[in-house]
Order: sequence, then structure tokens, then C-alpha cells
Amino acid sequence: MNWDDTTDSHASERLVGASADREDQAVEAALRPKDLGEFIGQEKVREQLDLVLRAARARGATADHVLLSGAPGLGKTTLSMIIAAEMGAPIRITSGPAIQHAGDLAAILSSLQEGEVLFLDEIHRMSRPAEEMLYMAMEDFRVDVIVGKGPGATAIPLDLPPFTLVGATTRAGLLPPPLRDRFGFTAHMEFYEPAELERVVHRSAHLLDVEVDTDGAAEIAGRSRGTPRIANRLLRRVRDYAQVKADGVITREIAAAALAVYEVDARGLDRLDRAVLQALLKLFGGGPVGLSTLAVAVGEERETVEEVAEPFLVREGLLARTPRGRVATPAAWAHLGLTPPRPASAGNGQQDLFGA
Ligand SMILES: Nc1ncnc2c1ncn2[C@@H]1O[C@H](COP(=O)(O)OP(=O)(O)OP(=O)(O)O)[C@@H](O)[C@H]1O
Ligand SMILES: [Mg+2]
Repeated sequence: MNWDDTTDSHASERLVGASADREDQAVEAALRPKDLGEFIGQEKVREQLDLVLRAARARGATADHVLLSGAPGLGKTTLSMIIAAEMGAPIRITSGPAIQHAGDLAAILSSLQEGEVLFLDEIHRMSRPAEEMLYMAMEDFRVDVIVGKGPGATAIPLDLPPFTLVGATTRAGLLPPPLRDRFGFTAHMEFYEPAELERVVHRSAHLLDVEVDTDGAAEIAGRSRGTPRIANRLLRRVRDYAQVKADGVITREIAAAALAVYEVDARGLDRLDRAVLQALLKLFGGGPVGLSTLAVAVGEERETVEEVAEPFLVREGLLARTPRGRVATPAAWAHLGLTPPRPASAGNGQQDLFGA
């Protein structure tokens, strides 16, 4: 069992989880931007990638290998498809966990057409032997196919047509340096600004034939945790609400009322996030408190608190991880509408109790 699995299973139950759930998978294809021009935000990545692809096209060459890193739902799969589309090349899609043996990879590589894009999702979860085969394939467009077993085994070199590997990972830090170094271009995807997510909401609303006004889109964007996938998911839930409870048009009021039903607050925190903050503030005076204690207080596993709730709370500046434990920031008190206790050093009577 590894952390990825724990996190994914919890995350996919949440409306604000960043991993794709079944419904996302069904509708995402329809919402994916098809070319770089349609791809919203990530200005630097887009500009750089545009140059890489244009130059390759001008040379009539296959594009360099591209590594895309970034949190779930930020557009890695989407970009890989855009790369293929921009190069006018077919795309083959597979993932690290699907390649357990070097032979699996050899079979895929040897069937690629010239110029084809091979999208390798979750590349950090590939097996070691497959990874080593990939080094040679990326660098020399060649693999050694091992035939036979034991002392009689021989390596038969096989030339591959030039192809473009697009690797995606949520954890660039887990990639071995020799693999990372073999990518000609590495793009790190950042979380999106609210204004960019607003554009995502407007674009998706248009594709889904839903009417949303400026404030309505802003309200959804503000609760989407910097993540287009979450923006699209919240939009679908708000659309349902607008259809059932109103005239179908998404305004700020409708968006806020709908997301209140789903317990996603104005900053995109859900019930678990708020439970963690509330325990930290109300039971432990804002901390510091140990992770295990905090987890028991909210009735969750340690890993769930650490992997599912905390990253966003930390990113939002609501919670800090310190060597002495978890500590709430002033912003956390403000967000829950609570008043922080006065610090002991300000002299609030405790000194007298325990002093000489
Ligand atoms: N820049 C963008 N502009 C518009 N929509 C986007 C953008 N990036 C992502 N999306 C939308 O968000 C959804 C999720 O994107 P995508 O599947 O590419 O994320 P991912 O990074 O591959 O996630 P994972 O790590 O879970 O595989 C897609 O349906 C896509 O429509
Ligand atoms: Mg993906």
C-alpha cells in the first residue's frame, strides 16, 4: 500500500478532491482544450512549449521529450494531447503502473509510428527495469529486447522510429535524475489564478450550454482551489442546483447557495478541512498540537489529515507544520470567525498562577 492510493481513494470521494472521479472521466474529454490557443493560463509553459513545437515543426523533426509536472487536475493530460495535436501526430496513452515489466514497454515502443507521441502518465510509478529500458529508448531510439532466459539469454538490439515521450508526474521529486535529465523540456504547472479559473468556468459553461454570469463564474472560481478540474466539477453541481431551484442561470447567489449545500465554503474548504481547522482552534487553542492527536480529534486517519486536508490548508496559509506540531495562523481564526486567545507572553494571568 502506498500513499498515492490512500490519498486518491479519499480524495475521489470529495467534491473538492483534485483527482478525477468517474463522472469527471466521462465529461472531461468534452471539456478539454484542443490546442495551445484554447489552453487557459500557464502563460510561461504555453509560451515555451509553443516555441519548442514550432521549432520542431519548422525543422520537420519530431519534438523533444517533454516532462509535465504538477498537482492533479491542472492539465497535464490535456497538454499531452495538445502536443500531439499541434504536431499533427497520433498519441498513444499509457501509465507507469500499467508497465510492470520491461517487456510491456518494449512492446509499446516497438509498435510506435514515426513522430508518434507516447504519453506516459504517472511516470514516477514505473518499474525499475522498464525505466532503464526507457533511458536508452529516449536517448538513442533503441531498445535491447532480451530473448531467452538464464545463461542462454541474448539481447537483440532493435531500432525505434523517432518519437516524442511526454511524461507526466504529480511528484517530480520522485523521478531519478537520469530520467529527468533525458527530457529536453520540463514544464512545471502551477495552480491557477482565480481570474484564469473564471475563464475556465465560462468556457466550460459555454460547452455545456449553461448560462453563467460574471459574478457566478467568479464565485465558482474562488472555491475551486486553483484547479480547473475542480472548477468544472463545481460548475456541474451548481448547474444542477440552478436547474432545480431557479431558472437555470448561475448567478453569485445561486452559486453560493448551491455550494453551501455541498459544504464547500467561500475559500474552497470542505467539511474535512474545516473539521481539522475547528479542532485545531477550538480544542487546542490554535496549537501546536501533534498530527496524531489532531487526527484522533477529527476521527480520521493520520494519513487522511496529513495527505488530504493539510496540503491545501498549508497552501492557503491557514495552517503551519512546525517541529512542535500543527499551528493555526491568524488567517485561520479569521476564516472561521473566531478570536484567537491572547498570547501568554502578553501577561494574561497565567504568569501569576504558576509564577513565584
Ligand atoms: N488550462 C486549462 N484550460 C482549460 N481547461 C483545463 C485546463 N487545464 C485543465 N483543464 C480541464 O481540467 C480537467 C483536468 O485536466 P487534466 O485531466 O489534463 O489534468 P491532469 O493534470 O492530467 O490531472 P491528473 O494528475 O489527475 O492526471 C480537464 O477536463 C480539462 O478540461
Ligand atoms: Mg492526467
